Amino acid sequence: MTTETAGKYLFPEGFLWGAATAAYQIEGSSMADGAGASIWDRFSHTPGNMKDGDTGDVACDHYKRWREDIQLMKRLNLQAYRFSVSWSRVMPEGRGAINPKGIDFYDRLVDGLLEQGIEPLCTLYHWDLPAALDDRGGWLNPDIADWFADYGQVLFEKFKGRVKTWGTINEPWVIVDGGYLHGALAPGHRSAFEAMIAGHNVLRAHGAAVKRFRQVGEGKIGIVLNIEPKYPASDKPEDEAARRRAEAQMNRWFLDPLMGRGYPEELKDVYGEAYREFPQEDFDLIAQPTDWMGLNWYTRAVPENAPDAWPTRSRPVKQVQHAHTETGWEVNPPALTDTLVWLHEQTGGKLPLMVTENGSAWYDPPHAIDGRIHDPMRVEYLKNHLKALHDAIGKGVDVRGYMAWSLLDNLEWSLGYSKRFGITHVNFQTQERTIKDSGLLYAEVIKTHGGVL
Ligand SMILES: OC[C@H]1ONC[C@@H](O)[C@@H]1O
Repeated sequence: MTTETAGKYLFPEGFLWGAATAAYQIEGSSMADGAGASIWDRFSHTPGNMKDGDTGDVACDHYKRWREDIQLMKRLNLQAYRFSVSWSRVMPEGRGAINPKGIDFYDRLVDGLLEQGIEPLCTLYHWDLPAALDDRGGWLNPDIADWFADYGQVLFEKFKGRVKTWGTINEPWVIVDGGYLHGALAPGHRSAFEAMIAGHNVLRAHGAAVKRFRQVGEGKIGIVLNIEPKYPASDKPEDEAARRRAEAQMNRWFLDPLMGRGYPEELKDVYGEAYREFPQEDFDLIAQPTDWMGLNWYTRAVPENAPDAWPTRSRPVKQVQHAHTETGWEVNPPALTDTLVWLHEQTGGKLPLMVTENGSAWYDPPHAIDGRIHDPMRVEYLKNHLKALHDAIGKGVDVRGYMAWSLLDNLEWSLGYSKRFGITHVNFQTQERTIKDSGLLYAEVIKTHGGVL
């Protein structure tokens, strides 16, 4: 803290401070105790898909170390913990039979969190589709909306009264753009025709789960979107048009239908003959009212017109004047403020928001040195983005909480363990956890409600 900012960044009473993870990225033991395979078991074991041939077979061994990790959350002063459930651990075939040992893992985790006064925020789906459902077409099969609602019902009923805040789907855009358009993520398809269909079914599944939650659930439910604001590379008309195409394909593709506006006009231009019309009843299902919306935010982009760039005909221009993280993302905290103001407007200012992921990957050593991990770049990123979040609240945006990505260094999907986002370091040789300087700062931020910023 510097004297002139003392107390300037106090957060509202009741603001919820936590950290986030996802099942396949931290749990390991993905096939243990009757669990079924997910598309990430298949994808990570397919040679060539994963940096260094990494898989989630062990990850952070959280499936076995979850008690130790709850103690870690206490040391970080966390008030909440955002995690996801592995669908195929709970329902090995994705439909029908429940695996008792699979759901027991989450039962013990939720009770363990509650015993420590940590609020569980549960995401139903964070990318690890049961392989058995992928064999039936997965997100390309319209039946998946019912399969997903049935899966949601199992959890809504099991955790009624204990889990009060639910997220249906994490980052529809990444699921579809990564898994069906560019093939960089599971299930590794590359088709604009499939992307339109998968994206629509992801949205339908969200709507079906919300509808089922209203019948059998208790608490609040919403979706989690990744939004990356697009700023034009110049004031040339072709760059603004490129910006709009990029914004439509990433930020509006899913937001607009959820808000009852249908797909953005520019999507026809982006996908051409692959663009599909769908029946109004689908859009009515998709636009089910929800109770909150999660924003996963990392960086911005500055697109220019690029006729050869598929499918948006736009390409981001590297902003060399700013720092970039290990994932090549520009550090630009004010853009977070802009996004929160934009999202507040786009959702009519009525939907409570939560920053459900925010963080940064920097080089950290493979093991602690003198019991410490000094991560000054992550400390700076965390401080400046919390200040930017505070600025958005000051502009009237209703943000209820912040979940740091991530509690632990973990499997960064096809980038493997090479990118470390954790506020806690994991030595993947020994599984030893060490709270990084950024984690120590975050614990202080929580204790002082931001006063330390
Ligand atoms: O890339 C950083 C994070 O972005 N949001 C989804 C997470 O699973 C991922 O690790």
